[in-house]
Amino acid sequence: MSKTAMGASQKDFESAVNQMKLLKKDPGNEVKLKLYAHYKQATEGPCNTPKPAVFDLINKAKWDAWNALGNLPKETARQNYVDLVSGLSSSSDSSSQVKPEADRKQAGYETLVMTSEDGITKIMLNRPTKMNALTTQMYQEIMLALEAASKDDSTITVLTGNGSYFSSGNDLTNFVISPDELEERARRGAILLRDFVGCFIDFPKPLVAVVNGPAVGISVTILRLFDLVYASDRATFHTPFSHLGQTPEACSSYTFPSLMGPAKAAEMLIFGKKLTAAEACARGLVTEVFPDSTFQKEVWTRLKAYSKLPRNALRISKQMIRNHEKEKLHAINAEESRILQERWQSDECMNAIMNFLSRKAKL
Ligand SMILES: CCCC/C=C/CC(=O)SCCNC(=O)CCNC(=O)[C@H](O)C(C)(C)COP(=O)(O)OP(=O)(O)OC[C@H]1O[C@@H](n2cnc3c(N)ncnc32)[C@H](O)[C@@H]1OP(=O)(O)O
Repeated sequence: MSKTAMGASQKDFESAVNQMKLLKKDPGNEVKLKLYAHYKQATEGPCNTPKPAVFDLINKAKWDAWNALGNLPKETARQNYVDLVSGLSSSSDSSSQVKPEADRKQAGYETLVMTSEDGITKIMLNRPTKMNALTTQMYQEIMLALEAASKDDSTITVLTGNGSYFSSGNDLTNFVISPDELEERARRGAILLRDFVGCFIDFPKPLVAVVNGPAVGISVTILRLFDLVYASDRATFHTPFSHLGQTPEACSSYTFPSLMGPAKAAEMLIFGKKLTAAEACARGLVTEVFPDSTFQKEVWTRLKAYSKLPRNALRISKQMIRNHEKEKLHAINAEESRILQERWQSDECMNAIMNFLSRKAKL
C-alpha cells in the first residue's frame, strides 16, 4: 500500500485492520504493541485512559505503548498502522513462496545472519537496535543454526553479535504476558532454556565466541560452554540475576565456581558485579582480549589460521575435553531451568521486569 500526500485514507486503514485479522504468523510482542498503540491513536487520539496497575503487565505494556505516542496526529498514526501491516503482509507473503535452495538458507533466519567461508561458519545475532536481546524466536533460530553448523563441512563455528553489543541477554519483553498465562509460559520457558543450553553442551565442533561488545545475563554464562572466547576491550560481562529476581543458568552455578573459585563466582552470580574484559580474562572466562580498533582483523586472522588445522583432530580433542563433564552439565542445566521456572513466577522477578519496562531501572 503506497503513501499519498494526504496519508492513508480511512479505507486503507480499515483494509489494513482486516488484513491483520488474516495474518498467519505471529509478528511478536514488540510489533503487536506498536500496532495496538497506533490503532488506538488513529481511532481515539492521544491516550486518555487511567494507567493500569503495576501487576497488570499486559495492559500496562499496552498503555505505555499508546501513551508514548503523545500527541501524534490521528492521520499519522493511521498511516503508520497501514505501513506496519503492509510490511508484515509482504514479509509473510514472501516467506510462503517456494525459494531455490541457496536462497532458502539465508531466508531461514530472521534474527540471525549465518555465513560459511574459509572453513568457518559464523552465526551473527542480528538485532542491533535492541542490543541483540534474545527473543524466543532467536533462541529457536540459534538452536537450528547450531544444528546446521554441526553437520556442515566447516571446521570452526563462531557466535558473535551485530552492532555495539554482543548481547544484552534474555529479552525482558518475553515476560510481557497476562497473569493467567504466567505458569504455562514459565513452563515453556524452562523447556526452551534447557534445550538451548543443551545444544551448547552437546555441540561437537570447536565453538568460538567473538565478543564484540558488552554481554549480559545468559550471553555471559553460556561463554564457559565455548572452547575459545575472544573479547574486544570494549566488552563487559554482567550477570545481574539477583537484581532481576532470577538465578544463574547455562550451568554457570557449577562452571563459574570451578573456573574462578567460589568467592569470585559469587561476586558475579549472586551480587551482579560487572567485569571488564581484562577482569573476565584474569578469571579464565575469556581466552584473550584485543583492542577494539583491531579486534575484528586480529580475531579473524587467528581463526582463519586455526580453521586450516586438521578438522577431525580438532573435533575429537574438543569432544574428549567435553565428555568428562557432559552428563554432569546436562543434570545441572535441568536443575537450573527448573529453579528458574519457579523464579519467573515470583513477585521479585515480576517487579524487576516491570521496572525495566517502565524504564525506572537500567543496569
Ligand atoms: C528462555 C531463556 C531464559 C534465559 C534467561 C536469561 C537471563 C538473562 O539473560 S538476565 C539478563 C537480562 N538482560 C537485562 O536485564 C538487560 C536489560 N537491558 C538494559 O539494562 C539496557 O538496555 C542495556 C544496559 C543493555 C543497554 O542500555 P542503553 O545503552 O542505554 O540502551 P537502551 O536501554 O536504550 O537499549 C536500546 C533498546 O534495546 C532494548 N533492550 C536492550 N536490552 C534489552 C533486553 N534484555 N530486553 C528487552 N529489551 C532490551 C531497550 O529496551 C531499548 O529499546 P527501545 O526503548 O524500544 O529503543
